[in-house]
Amino acid sequence: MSSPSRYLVSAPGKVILFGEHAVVYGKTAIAGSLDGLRTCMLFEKRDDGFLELNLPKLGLQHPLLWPISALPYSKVASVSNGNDSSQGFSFNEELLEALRPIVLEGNAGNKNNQEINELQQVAASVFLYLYTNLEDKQTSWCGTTVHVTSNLPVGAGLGSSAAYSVCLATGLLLVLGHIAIPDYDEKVREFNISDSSSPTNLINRWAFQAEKVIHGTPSGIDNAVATYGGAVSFAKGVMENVIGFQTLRFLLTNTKTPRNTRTLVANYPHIVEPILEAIEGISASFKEIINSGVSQKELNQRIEELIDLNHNLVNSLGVGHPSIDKVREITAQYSLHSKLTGAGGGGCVLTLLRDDVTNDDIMRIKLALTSIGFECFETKIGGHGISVLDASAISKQEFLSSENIQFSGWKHFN
Ligand SMILES: Nc1ncnc2c1ncn2[C@@H]1O[C@H](COP(=O)(O)OP(=O)(O)O)[C@@H](O)[C@H]1O
Ligand SMILES: C[C@@](O)(CCOP(=O)(O)O)CC(=O)O
Ligand SMILES: [Mg+2]
Repeated sequence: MSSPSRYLVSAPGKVILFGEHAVVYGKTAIAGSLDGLRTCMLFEKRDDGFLELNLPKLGLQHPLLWPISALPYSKVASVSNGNDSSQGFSFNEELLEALRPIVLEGNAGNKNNQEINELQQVAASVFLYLYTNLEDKQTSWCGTTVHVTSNLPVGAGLGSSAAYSVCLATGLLLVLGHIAIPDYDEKVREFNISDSSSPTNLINRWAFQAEKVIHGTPSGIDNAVATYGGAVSFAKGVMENVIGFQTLRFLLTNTKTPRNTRTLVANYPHIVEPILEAIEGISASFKEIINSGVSQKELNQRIEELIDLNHNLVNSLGVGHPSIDKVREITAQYSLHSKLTGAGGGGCVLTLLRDDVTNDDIMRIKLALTSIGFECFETKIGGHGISVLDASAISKQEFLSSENIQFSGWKHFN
């Protein structure tokens, strides 16, 4: 059977319920995938030896284009064949440095002289970093074009960088022949993160490298949630499923205050271990109560206490913002509790919607928030992670015009 000439891949955003920032220092955090908020990529076969990347979501109106032959392969010691976990997984600063001028050359053919900004350069670096590492001379693809669409806000704390990284890692592993489209229509929610032969683990590990290009020092929670999906507790690369999330409803408010995770994680005034330990205690308490059998009312009350505690602790690390305080103030008028989620500094705020909150009140809250320029989402937590599709029959136009990526036949790695 001939290999596909197009692949479609899709990865979800994430929401961190408890433990952001502390998880960078090895503490436990709790997070889940965002079912309805996903990044999607179409990988199209080329035969002219070029790589093309389209980044409309970052405001880049024209494609970036590089000849494959321009990539600095000499900086990659050996190409990982996916079976040897000792190869290819330590971060290659030298390669990233060598890619800097090459990234800019991708803009050379652009006729309207639009310069590529820092964020666009980072996104392009991720693509070339992964391609250079994963290039396999055996591939039948002599070049690829990548189209990206997403309904995830970028730079808002919902893990758009991880969804982008996971999609790129998956697409390139498929295109370059390291993995194949799986047969599974449904994912079995079990993972053994140390099994080096598992395609999912391979995707997760390369996505982690990609997140390093974007964040500098990621904890790995975002790429893990985007890869495996579901709702998990995570510490130092080890994950466990957390059940019971499906009983909880949340409102996400995007304050639209731009921020950048790399800067936020690099700028704590000083890290105070007791604060991190207290945050870890919050994740532990959540795991204890979520399945303790307490009444829904008590569960909600206890979670609200944890939300306030967690918010105040991360706030003391200096990653708050007046726009986040505003959301907390408005939701508090309806006796609801909110916290920053993700890196903070603006971005998104998470509010627990208790069962006793009426739909009318939810409508009023949303109105109050949207009337000052914020955007609200109600979304389910815990859907599929990375999903892939043989897209040979899907045209670029069909892909780009499909807002909610409603294609059927998605496959999942187990
Ligand atoms: N759809 C996308 N297209 C291109 N790059 C993206 C996309 N989504 C995310 N990125 C990359 O991720 C960066 C944002 O990551 P980050 O600051 O971690 O915010 P977050 O992960 O909270 O959205 C962007 O600057 C860009 O490099
Ligand atoms: C602050 C942090 O805990 C989460 C960052 O998430 P986001 O990029 O803001 O979606 C960093 C990390 O875990 O790598
Ligand atoms: Mg991020």
